[in-house]
Amino acid sequence: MSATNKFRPPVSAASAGTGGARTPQTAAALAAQGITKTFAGAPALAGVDLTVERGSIHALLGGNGSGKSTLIKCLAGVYQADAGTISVHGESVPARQMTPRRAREAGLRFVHQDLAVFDSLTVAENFALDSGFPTNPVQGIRWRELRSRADELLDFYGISARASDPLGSLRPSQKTMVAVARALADQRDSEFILLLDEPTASLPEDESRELMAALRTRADLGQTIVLVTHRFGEIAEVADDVTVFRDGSVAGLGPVAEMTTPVIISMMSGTDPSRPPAPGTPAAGTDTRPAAPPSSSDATGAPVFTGSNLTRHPLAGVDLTVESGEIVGLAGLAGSGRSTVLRAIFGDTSLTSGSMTLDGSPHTPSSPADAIRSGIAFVPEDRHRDAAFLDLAVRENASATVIGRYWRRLVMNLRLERSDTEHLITEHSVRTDGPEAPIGRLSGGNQQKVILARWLRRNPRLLLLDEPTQGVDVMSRQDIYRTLRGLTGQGCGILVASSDLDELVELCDRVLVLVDGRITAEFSPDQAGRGELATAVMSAAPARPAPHEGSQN
Ligand SMILES: Nc1ncnc2c1ncn2[C@@H]1O[C@H](COP(=O)(O)OP(=O)(O)OP(=O)(O)O)[C@@H](O)[C@H]1O
Repeated sequence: MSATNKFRPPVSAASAGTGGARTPQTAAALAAQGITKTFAGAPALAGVDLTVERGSIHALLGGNGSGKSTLIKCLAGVYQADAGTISVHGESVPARQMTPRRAREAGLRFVHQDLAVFDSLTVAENFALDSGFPTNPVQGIRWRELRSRADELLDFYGISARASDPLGSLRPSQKTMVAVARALADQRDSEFILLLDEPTASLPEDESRELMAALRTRADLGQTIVLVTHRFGEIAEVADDVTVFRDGSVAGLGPVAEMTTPVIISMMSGTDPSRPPAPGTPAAGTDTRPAAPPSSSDATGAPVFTGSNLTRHPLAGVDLTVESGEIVGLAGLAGSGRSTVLRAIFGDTSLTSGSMTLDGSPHTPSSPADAIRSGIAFVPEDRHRDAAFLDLAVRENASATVIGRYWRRLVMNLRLERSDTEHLITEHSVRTDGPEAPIGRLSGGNQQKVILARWLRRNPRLLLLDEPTQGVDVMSRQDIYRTLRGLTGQGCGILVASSDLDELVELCDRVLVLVDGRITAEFSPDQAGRGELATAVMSAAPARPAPHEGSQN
């Protein structure tokens, strides 16, 4: 424990800021040159250059496995690059000598997807975990000082919470901002560079917006920010510049105004990276997605699943039906009960009342294994906690749901399992060294594809999906949507919960809106678009709960 608490807001961030105006005459805040990184002979980065201007938000985009996170980790000193130079405010370090300590001393600050914050601790304690608790030899920890400094920091970063609030009582975007404030706590004059790796991957739309607005405010006050994202809408909203990665190299870069969605996609996919934007091409974030796959509504038929009066906190009596060949969406804010519906159907949580049927027979699963035997598959939201065996090979992860297929008279047919996995890797465009690579070494989006593919192999009767494409790049999403359509063509019913409203509109035959555990509206994307759906989800939102009063001693 340190005798002094270091965290405090920058003293003159506002005066150091550009107020939104760029200062091109100043040197780049961050310049990485010729960064190369190879894993077991496979290049992850092949001579990447990145230049980030002071006080700007610089977005890094690219397909799954294109090298974005590897670059962030090389900058952080988590990985040592094989070659290249990293310069921060003009001070250069050979990239192979970068360590977490040197990165920190240089002023690089990172907020990873796993925020490393603790719900059970107060906001002030979360701050102090990084900067140390203020102490004196007689009284021990000086709680009053800790809280007042934390309150100062919260105020400075515009986070509407108090130092004594348990972190768990904050909304997701506020938690991310606490992680941001903690990372920047000891900076002065906005000289640090903040790097965020997919901060919104698991945030619902309203929360993402709030976080992006907060980051834009920081950048307008002079904060330099690097942002990894798959969400094109965010880029148009907040970024100044964009660098696009493909296969470990920079495929293109430019100011956000020039980086339209078609241009970015062509750079990501390598179809025509040098193509200039056509006149009138919409800016990034505009909906220019490829045409949706044909609706499966013609193929819908008898109910696969019915749920009546499903009740279990927060569900307060949900009725729903999924027909054969139908994709039904569940939209709602965090806490509305979307995931609970899926978990109850999967036997992962029990109902306090209500009834369910599967293909006309009562469905009363006592466990997930029970539900799987009945023909139900579930892709959960938290891949690391609930789905992926990170130390096991892609092959083992991919066959976990169909392992019985490979055992014959106590002998495992490894060759067949391997060749099936190779086929699956190709079919789902998984970027990996092969079936034997540990899944934990794949990029986040590629892990998600393997988890999804694993369940699709069972040809389920009812497929439950919770945030199925989080972290998946825009091109692979289209492949996944096509695969799901293929499944419905075989009579499978699909229930998908997603905070991505574009996804629901594009993919679903019907979308149900959940508010406070009740279905308050039903949409057919044929008749109502994203705007109407967003209005139903947002306007029905209850007033935001104030963070709880904490009970800090
Ligand atoms: N520790 C590691 N060992 C072996 N290979 C790795 C390791 N970390 C990353 N890779 C490989 O490096 C490549 C780039 O991965 P990276 O995580 O940087 O991609 P990304 O652009 O961040 O992808 P995503 O959008 O899916 O998060 C991938 O092929 C990945 O499998």
